[in-house]
Amino acid sequence: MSESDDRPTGSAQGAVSRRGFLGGAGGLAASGLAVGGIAGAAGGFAAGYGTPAPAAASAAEVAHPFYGSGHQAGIRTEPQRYTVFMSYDLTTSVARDVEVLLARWSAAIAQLAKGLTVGSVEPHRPDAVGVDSGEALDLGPEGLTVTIGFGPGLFDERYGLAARRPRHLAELPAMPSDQLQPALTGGDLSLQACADDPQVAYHAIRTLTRMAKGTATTRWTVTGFGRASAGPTQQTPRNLMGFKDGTRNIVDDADYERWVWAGSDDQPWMTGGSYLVARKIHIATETWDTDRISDQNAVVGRTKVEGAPLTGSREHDVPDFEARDASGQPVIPATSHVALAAHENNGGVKILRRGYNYTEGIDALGQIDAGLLFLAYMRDPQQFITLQTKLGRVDRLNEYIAHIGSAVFAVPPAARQGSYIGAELFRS
Ligand SMILES: C=CC1=C(C)c2cc3[nH]c(cc4nc(cc5[nH]c(cc1n2)c(C)c5CCC(=O)O)C(CCC(=O)O)=C4C)c(C)c3C=C
Ligand SMILES: [Fe+2]
Repeated sequence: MSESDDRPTGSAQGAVSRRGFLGGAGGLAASGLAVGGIAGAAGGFAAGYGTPAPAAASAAEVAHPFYGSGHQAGIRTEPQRYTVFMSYDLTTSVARDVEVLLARWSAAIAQLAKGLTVGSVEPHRPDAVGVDSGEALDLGPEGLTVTIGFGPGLFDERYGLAARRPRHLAELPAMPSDQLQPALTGGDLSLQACADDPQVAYHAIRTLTRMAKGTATTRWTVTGFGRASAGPTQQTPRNLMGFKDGTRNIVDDADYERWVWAGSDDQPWMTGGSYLVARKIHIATETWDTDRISDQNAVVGRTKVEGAPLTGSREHDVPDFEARDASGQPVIPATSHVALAAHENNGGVKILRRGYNYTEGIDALGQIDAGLLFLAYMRDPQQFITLQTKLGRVDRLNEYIAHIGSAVFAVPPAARQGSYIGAELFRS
């Protein structure tokens, strides 16, 4: 499977930017596009907008290609600094409407990922409505990726796609400690927009939501402001508990093949795809902040500043879950978060974590409303169920966290040039 779709380009390699583009002629009727066919929908969006900017070497110009023959960007891509995640309900009963939306979304994402607008910001006709809202006009691509997911509802009786349902796609079962709020669960489609500038991620979701009018409505969303996982060349970031998060994550090709990408047992159109489990997890920061440091370290199973396992001294030391202290107790407590979640203690099961911290101000009691948008990719959601069933029962972290939102999506492979995400689903 080609990985080329995950590799970024900069302007030096020919990427183009929104910068310098001032309201091109015409427009891509975001809400009223006249579509002669699916290909027309995609082509109409893809062609002719934006003006190539002079080459610039800035990090803002990093652009991840949208089209490819492998996996969607935003999974193996080194985590960007910000995210906006949105789950949608389909409101149409016509499969072709969904197909047209996916074609239009795909063409628009390809534009946005290059740092281009999706159409005119300031139309020439004074009575015309701008197609692109313009708030990212002076910003570069900023490493934007938008990853599309399909929820179980896409395969219900409405669209005649039941026979092509991804093999492992089903609503997640209730799990121990769940405190899910119905308004924060489920969805027929999902978009995970990630970028190194928050306004670029926001603009992508705003634009794509606008395009969904008449076909899908928003269901739940989380805006994340700090990544809580690291790629191979990145320093491990910290979650809102102050601990390094993402130290032991999937990095090797072999682990991606074994644990992340859909297998040969899945639908042929899912080849190169994956599954996304999204959980909105509230963290009671006020309570956590009163806990003594020795207890915090025991709850996680690692030291706070260095991030070392309690059996080691450096962040990347391999934890020894068999080690005992003088009284015969495990040095890494058996109910610590890492002891329960580690692959050594779960029959080898791993998941790719790609989460973000979030904060949404204060709650009705004046307490900080914050937590972790847990995003994890895997070959089969059963991997998450196995881990969370165990964590939900006895994880010492549960005293401080609550899973309040949840959804699962099949994530199709990348779109080939000139095509769109999910085309093979509708054609097979
Ligand atoms: C079901 C899977 C997981 C949930 C839900 C989850 C929530 C969660 N995790 C942290 C903080 C940390 N997690 C760490 C490691 C870790 N977590 C999971 C899985 C879930 N976490 C795994 C598989 C691992 C790796 C375990 C290992 O192999 O050692 C760590 C340690 C650093 C690291 O390795 O990343 C921290 C810290 C929070 C705060 C949270 C919910 C709010
Ligand atoms: Fe964790």
